[in-house]
Amino acid sequence: MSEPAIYTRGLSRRFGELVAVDQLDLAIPVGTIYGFLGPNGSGKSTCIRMLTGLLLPSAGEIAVLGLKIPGQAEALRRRVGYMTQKFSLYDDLSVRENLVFVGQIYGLGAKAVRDRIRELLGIYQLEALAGRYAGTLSGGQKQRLALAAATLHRPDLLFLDEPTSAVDPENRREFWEKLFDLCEGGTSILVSTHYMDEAERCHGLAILENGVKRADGSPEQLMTDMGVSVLEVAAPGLRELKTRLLALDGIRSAAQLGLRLRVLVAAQVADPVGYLRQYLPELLTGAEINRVRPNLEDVFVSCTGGRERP
Ligand SMILES: Nc1ncnc2c1ncn2[C@@H]1O[C@H](COP(=O)(O)OP(=O)(O)OP(=O)(O)O)[C@@H](O)[C@H]1O
Repeated sequence: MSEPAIYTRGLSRRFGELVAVDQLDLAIPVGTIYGFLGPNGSGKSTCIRMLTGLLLPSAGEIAVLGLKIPGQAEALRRRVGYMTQKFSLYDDLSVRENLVFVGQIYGLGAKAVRDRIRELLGIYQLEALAGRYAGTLSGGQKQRLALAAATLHRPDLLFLDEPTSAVDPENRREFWEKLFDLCEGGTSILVSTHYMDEAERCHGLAILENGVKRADGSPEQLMTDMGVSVLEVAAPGLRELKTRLLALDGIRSAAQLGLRLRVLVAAQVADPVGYLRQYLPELLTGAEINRVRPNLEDVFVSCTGGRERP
C-alpha cells in the first residue's frame, strides 16, 4: 500500500485541563476526499491546525505527505493548501489583488502568477468580479475566491475547515463539484464539516466527539456496520410515544421527522418491530412501523449517543 497522505498515531492536544484532541489515529489514503464530521468544539479545527504544522501537538506522531510534522513543517508549506472557516481574504483588496498577494507569498514569478490567475478566474467563475473588493462579494463568491487562493500553487493536499458553513445549498453543491474536479486531478482533500449530507459525499470519514474519534470508514461501511436497527413509526400522539420509547432499555434514540418518529433500536434486540409492539401496545395500535435503511445521521447519533447534535 502506498504511503498515506495523512498519518497520525496517538495525536493529542490539551489546552490547560481541556483535551481538545484525544489519542487520534488516522491513515488517510492519497487521492481521496476525507471528512471530519463533528459538532462545534469536537476538535476538528485543532486537529487540522496540528496537521498543517500551525499548532504543536501535546503528544503523538504526525506524518503528512511523508513529512514529519512539526519538524518538517516548512517543507510541507508549499505542498498544502489551507482554507479556513473565515476564508482569510483581504476585504480591501480586489479579487485579483488577493490572488496576486497569495502568488507572491509562494514566491511564484510575475508571469506564472498572471497565467495561473487567469486560469483560476475561469475555473471559479470570477472573471467578471476580478476588480471587485473581496469585502463586497457574496458568501458563495468569497468561498470560490478562497478556494482559488488555496489552490493557486497547485497543492498536493488541501485542508478545508468548514468551508461551506456560510453559503447556501446551491453554492455548497457547486463547491463540491469543484472538490471532485480537484480530487480527480490528483489532489487529496481533508474537509471538516458538521453537515451530514456533506460527510456522505466523502470517500472516507471520521466521526469526532469531544476530541475522540468515535468511528471511521466509508459512509457505506459505517452505515452497514452500525450497531442499531432503524425504524420509522407513524402513529398518533408522537410526543408521548417518543418519551415512552426513550424510557425503554433497547431504544438508543427517537427523533421526530414531521409525522413520523425515527427510532434507533439496539442491535441486541432481535425483532425490533415486535419489541416496540410488545412494550407499548396501547400507543401503537394501528401504528405503521417500517424498518428502513440507516443514513449517516443515524450513524452519528448511534456512535455519539446523540448527546450533541450538529
Ligand atoms: N487556543 C485555544 N485555547 C483554549 N481552548 C481552545 C483553543 N482552541 C480550541 N480550543 C478548545 O478546544 C476545543 C475544540 O475546538 P475546535 O475549534 O478544534 O473544535 P471544532 O470541532 O473545530 O469546532 P468549530 O466547528 O466550532 O470550529 C473547544 O472546546 C475549544 O474551545
